[in-house]
Amino acid sequence: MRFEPTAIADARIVRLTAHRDDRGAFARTWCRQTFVDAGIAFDFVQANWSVTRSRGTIRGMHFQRAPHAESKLVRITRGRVHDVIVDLRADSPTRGRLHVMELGEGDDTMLYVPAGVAHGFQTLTDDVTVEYFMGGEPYRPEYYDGFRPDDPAVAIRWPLPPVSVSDKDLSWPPLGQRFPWLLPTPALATPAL
Ligand SMILES: Cc1cn([C@H]2C[C@H](O)[C@@H](COP(=O)(O)OP(=O)(O)O[C@H]3O[C@H](C)C(=O)[C@H](O)[C@H]3O)O2)c(=O)[nH]c1=O
Repeated sequence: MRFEPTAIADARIVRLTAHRDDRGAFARTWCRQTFVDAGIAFDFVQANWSVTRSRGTIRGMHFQRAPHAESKLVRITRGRVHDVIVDLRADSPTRGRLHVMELGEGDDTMLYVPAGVAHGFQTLTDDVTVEYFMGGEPYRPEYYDGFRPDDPAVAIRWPLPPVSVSDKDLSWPPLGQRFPWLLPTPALATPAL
């Protein structure tokens, strides 16, 4: 298992070491000590799974608010997605940054999303299955939060016209209202002398 940096501090691309033989392949998908050695204290408290029928569907963007922020290890076990994470940690050196990548079955790759970083994806194929190992805090609906996939504060460029987005994901309040530092600083009314 190898860890690669991303545009977002603490978020990692996790390359699995697949042991292949004529039967197929075997790979370890999580190991506490390997993660600790890579500087990632990640103990999962919940595992989730989602199946998405249609290409072009967007799930997200989601995060859980502090003090119940969740980290997650994301793996695509069927199909392919355009995956997006956004750093919403006000004190992060990469706050407001996006990391975007394709993830798909057979590419032996996972994405580690630290607490405070929002996650979402658009399916690039029909019949996508996503597995999540959830770390930090378990699901707390009252702390479950998100923003619209087309929120102007982060301007995510999705590769396909969205064919399906949940009513919930279309009804999140504007991100800039809750994270004002995301918004461009208004130009000074009068230029500094
Ligand atoms: C996240 C979660 C949801 N639920 C219930 C709540 C809803 O009744 C139902 C579907 O939830 P939701 O529409 O939020 O599912 P997704 O849109 O796939 O959400 C996920 O998609 C994005 C991309 C993620 O990164 C998150 O891990 C996760 O929020 O499952 C639970 O019971 N437990 C849970 O931990």
